[in-house]
Amino acid sequence: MTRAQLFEQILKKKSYLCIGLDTDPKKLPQHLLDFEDPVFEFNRQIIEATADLCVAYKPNIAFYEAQGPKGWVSLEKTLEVIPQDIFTIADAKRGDIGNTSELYARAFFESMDFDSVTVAPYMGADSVKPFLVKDGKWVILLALTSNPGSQDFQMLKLADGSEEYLFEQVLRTSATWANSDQMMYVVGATQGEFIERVRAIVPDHFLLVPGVGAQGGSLEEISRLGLNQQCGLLINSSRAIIYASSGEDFAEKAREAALEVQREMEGYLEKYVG
Ligand SMILES: O=c1ccn([C@@H]2O[C@H](COP(=O)(O)O)[C@@H](O)[C@H]2O)c(=O)[nH]1
Repeated sequence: MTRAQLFEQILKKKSYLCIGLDTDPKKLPQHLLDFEDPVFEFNRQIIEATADLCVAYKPNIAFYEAQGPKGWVSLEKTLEVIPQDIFTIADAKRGDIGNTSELYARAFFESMDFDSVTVAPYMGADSVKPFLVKDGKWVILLALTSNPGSQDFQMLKLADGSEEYLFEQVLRTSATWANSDQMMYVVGATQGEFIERVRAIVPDHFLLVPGVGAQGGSLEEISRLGLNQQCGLLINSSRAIIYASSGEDFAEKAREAALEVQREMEGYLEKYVG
C-alpha cells in the first residue's frame, strides 16, 4: 500500500487506529475453543467487528510463532480475511546480516503478503536495506520503544558532545536509507516527552505508536505532538481492544472499545490535520 492510499483510508475512516492482533490462545473466550482454529475464529470476528474503524491491523508474530506450524496457518488465514484496503503490519522485529534479511523480507512480503514489517536497527544499513526492495512495502524501524528497557541503549547520550540520544542518530542515519514512502518508525506512546525531538528529525514520516491502552500512553499527547499534514501516525492498541471482554460478546465489546478510540481520533484529525 502506498502512502497516498494509506492517507486516503485515514481520511475516509476518520481514524488512524491500528488494532494489534496479539491473540493469545490462553485468553480466548471459552465458546471459541470448539472451533477447528480458535485463534483464526477470534481474529476473524474481531476483524469483522472493527474493520470500518481502523486503518491497520498488526499481528504480533510472536503470538503465532509460539504455536508452531498451526500458528503460521492461523496467521495466513487471518491475513486473507483482512480487507485489501487495510494496511497490514507484521510485528516481527527482524533484521540480520544481508542475505538472511533477504529471506525475512521474502517471508513477510512474498510468502505472506504483508504491507510492512517491523525491523530492528541495531545491525545497521545492510540488515535493513533488503526489506526496502519493493514499492508499497514498508520497513517500520524500531526507534524509541515503549518499554522501560528503551532507557538502556536508545536513550544513551552520544559521546560526540552533541547532546543527541542514540535513538536520534538512528532516525537521522536511517532516514538516508529510504524516504517517507517506504520507511516508518516505531515510537512508543509512553515516550510523549520525546515526540517533538522525533518530529524535528523526521517531520514527514509515519510513526507507528504502540503503548496506548494497556501500557498507559496518552492518545491526546501523541496526537497533539505527533500529527502532521498527512496524519503521520498509526496508533496501535492491542489488549485494550481485543480483550475488552472475555465472554461471548468479545467482538461487540472490541468494537465499542475501538469506536471510542476512533471518535477521539476524529476530533484530533479535525483539530490538527484539518
Ligand atoms: O515499542 C514497542 C514496540 C512494539 N510493541 C508491541 O505493540 C503491541 C502493544 O500491545 P498493547 O496490548 O496495546 O500494549 C504489542 O504487540 C507489543 O509487542 C510495543 O508495545 N512497544
